[in-house]
Amino acid sequence: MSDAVAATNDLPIDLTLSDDELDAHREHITQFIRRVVDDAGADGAVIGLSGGIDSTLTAHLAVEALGEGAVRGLVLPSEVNTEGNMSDAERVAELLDIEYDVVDIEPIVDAFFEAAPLENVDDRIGSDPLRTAAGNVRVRTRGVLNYFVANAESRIVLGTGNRSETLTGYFTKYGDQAVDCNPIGNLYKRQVRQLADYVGVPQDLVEKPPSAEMWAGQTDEEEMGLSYDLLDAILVLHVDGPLSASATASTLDVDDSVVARVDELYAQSEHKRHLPPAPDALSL
Ligand SMILES: NC(=O)c1ccc[n+]([C@@H]2O[C@H](COP(=O)([O-])OP(=O)(O)OC[C@H]3O[C@@H](n4cnc5c(N)ncnc54)[C@H](O)[C@@H]3O)[C@@H](O)[C@H]2O)c1
Ligand SMILES: Nc1ncnc2c1ncn2[C@@H]1O[C@H](COP(=O)(O)O)[C@@H](O)[C@H]1O
Ligand SMILES: O=P(O)(O)OP(=O)(O)O
Repeated sequence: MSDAVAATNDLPIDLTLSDDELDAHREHITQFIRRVVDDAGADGAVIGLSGGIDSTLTAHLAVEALGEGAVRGLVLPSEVNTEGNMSDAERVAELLDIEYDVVDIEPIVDAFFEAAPLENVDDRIGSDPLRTAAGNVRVRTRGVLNYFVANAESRIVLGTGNRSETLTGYFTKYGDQAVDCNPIGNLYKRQVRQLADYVGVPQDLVEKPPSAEMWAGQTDEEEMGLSYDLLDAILVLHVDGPLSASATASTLDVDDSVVARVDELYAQSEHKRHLPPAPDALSL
């Protein structure tokens, strides 16, 4: 493991995987990708590349699973994406030697803004709820494009969600999680970084601060209000694990309110982890 990944964890719980465990995850995930593509009778996969660690690792593993000829990348900049992140996304596609296209989504997003029956949009765009709503339009626009290409070319859409995002609902409903599978969905964020490092993802991408880039300057950790290492520890000990909220807080030497915040994220996002509910069938 690189020093950069090792150095970040100063918590009393260590999620670090051994090399044998990393090999096992790598094999398990690549088998999973092959099986999903085979079961769908598809010819390959499409993946949105953002220059972030989740899509970069997923793309690496997809190429290992399917070969570079079967993976197609889509780099879909909007006006809030930085040039650095978009050129990182292109660099990933080039390093992996996969076919990719760059499509500016802003004209599509503009069309939604013009069509939406909302008042004073321009005055309200800088603050919530419109800021998040607008960001979600960008995210969902990418989902539509991913599926357009997948349908037209007999591919599946690879998702890039990890377990930390799933458990906190840190994704856009029917947006970045409008996908056919999540190959890295059983890894906590820290383990994503570790596996990425292990399979040879460039160091600058392993160390890059995670960002949904739904608005300029957004970072995951600032929006969620805690670091991924702390979040992962609370998820492992408490949400996925057996410890009570108070035992988790004292084990991690954090205030009870931090664990309560994670409980709240988990509870509020329950609806995102299920198919849309309907009333029970009535027998009349
Ligand atoms: N991976 C990433 O880094 C990433 C990517 C995209 C979005 N995000 C984050 O995800 C969040 C997306 O915003 P959001 O969660 O407000 O939008 P969302 O559209 O994903 O979810 C909110 C919507 O869910 C529905 N809903 C809410 N409560 C419900 C309930 N109890 N039952 C059924 N439906 C319910 C409503 O339609 C509501 O408008 C933001 O914080 C954004 O930054 C993160
Ligand atoms: N600009 C983007 N181009 C293509 N795909 C993208 C872009 N931004 C995000 N994505 C995809 O969505 C997921 C989740 O994104 P976050 O940056 O974590 O919000 C990402 O892994 C890409 O697959
Ligand atoms: O989903 P990605 O690839 O954009 O990674 P991150 O969430 O770390 O920015």
